Amino acid sequence: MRIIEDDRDYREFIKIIRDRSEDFGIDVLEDSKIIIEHVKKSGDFAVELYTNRYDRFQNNTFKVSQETIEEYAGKTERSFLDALSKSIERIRHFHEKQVERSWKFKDALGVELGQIIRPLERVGVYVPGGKAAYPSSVLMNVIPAQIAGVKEIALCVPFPDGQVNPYVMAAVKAVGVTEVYAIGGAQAIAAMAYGTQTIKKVDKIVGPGNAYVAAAKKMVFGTVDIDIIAGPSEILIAADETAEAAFIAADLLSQAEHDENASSILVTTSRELVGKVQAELTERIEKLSRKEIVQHSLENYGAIIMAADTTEMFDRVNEIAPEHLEIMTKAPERDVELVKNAGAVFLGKWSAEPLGDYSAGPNHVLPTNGTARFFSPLGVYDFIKRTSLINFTEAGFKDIASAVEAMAGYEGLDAHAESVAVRKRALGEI
Ligand SMILES: NC(=O)c1ccc[n+]([C@@H]2O[C@H](COP(=O)([O-])OP(=O)(O)OC[C@H]3O[C@@H](n4cnc5c(N)ncnc54)[C@H](O)[C@@H]3O)[C@@H](O)[C@H]2O)c1
Ligand SMILES: N[C@H](CO)Cc1c[nH]c[nH+]1
Ligand SMILES: [Zn+2]
Repeated sequence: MRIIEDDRDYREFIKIIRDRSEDFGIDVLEDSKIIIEHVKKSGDFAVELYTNRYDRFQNNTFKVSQETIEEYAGKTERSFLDALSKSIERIRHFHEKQVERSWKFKDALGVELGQIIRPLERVGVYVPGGKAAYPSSVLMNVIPAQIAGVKEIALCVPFPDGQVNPYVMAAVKAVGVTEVYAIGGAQAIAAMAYGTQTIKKVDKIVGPGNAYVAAAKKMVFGTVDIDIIAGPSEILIAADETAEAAFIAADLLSQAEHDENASSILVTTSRELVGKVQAELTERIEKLSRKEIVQHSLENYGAIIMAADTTEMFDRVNEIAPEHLEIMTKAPERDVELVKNAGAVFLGKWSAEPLGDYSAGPNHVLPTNGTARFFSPLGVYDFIKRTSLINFTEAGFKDIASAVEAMAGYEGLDAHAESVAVRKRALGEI
């Protein structure tokens, strides 16, 4: 891992990590566009064609039967199902706190104003099924939608060579999703966005995926809503001399193993800690099954950044705006006040980032690549919409009628003004 001591190296590093996931590449963009257009025009026929081409899977239907879900789920161990239940319980509990209720108020003239909250009607969840298959991502995408009150959830997961990860199917069964399609890539996104003979179109598509999936999601945005595009995983640990090097190294490696493009960063005020963390990393990397991926990500997108003091440490944190931020300082509960931008913050040495990936409760779909400056974690609020409520009394109307007429006049919109004037005349005011 590079060590960054001065501002010039720091600026160069920021550019490197920002560039790593912003571009899909022209081939991916073109291919995704062609697939989307084809599915839009030819429906199931095109979905089957691309499923056959990229997943080498042909069937008389891509709708997954309940028996198939049960069959795969039945292959998983009791210990996995117990862990799954524990995670589901905690994720539900956390997300229930996010529920927003409709509200309204009445002013002195009896005018009622408010906001009506309604769930989205139908949502599509994409579950990746190529190289990385995460049952935890099924929970994180489905549970908030269910808590929001979404009635219909369609789930697409590719079956490469006709097979799917049994743990993913056990998670699907555990959360009670029954509408499942064995399709992936841009064809799955297009099928959910535009509908086909088999799949009814959805209102919103959520869930991570590879470059084809992400590019397709961006392209169908507007026809449907989409969630944040979560890029390669990131962790930033802000630590001082009191932190434990072994914990820091273990947590940096936890995100580095996700992806060659993952980014693991330590920002510290302690030189002594740097040596200890480096030694721990060297020893621990050797034992990892995904050693090559980890080495690639640490060499290219990893860094130890030296900070002069706590203020500089959190200036760096806020500029990088990491997906996951761990604070391992003398007073993490005080220092969290300095955090402006981060997807999720983990305080103190017992709040290991992987707790948040699986079972703590908060969502693990988080903004990456600096987008924590303006995006939030996936949550119940992503599956609702708000409608404004306006209910005027005669007295309330009289109170603002002239102001509205004047505004309409200044905007040159006669018909707007007349909508008020016709009522004023009915009241005998003109
Ligand atoms: N951020 C998160 O929370 C999170 C969680 C899980 C996975 N992920 C990410 O999701 C991604 C999963 O990718 P994956 O590939 O394993 O699964 P995937 O399901 O996203 O992609 C597989 C599909 O890609 C399509 N495809 C493959 N090659 C193609 C080609 N040449 N042309 C057109 N389409 C093609 C196929 O249709 C296939 O079904 C990884 O990058 C992983 O890091 C992120
Ligand atoms: N850390 C990932 C998001 O960056 C989520 C995940 C799933 N499984 C393990 N981890
Ligand atoms: Zn993870």
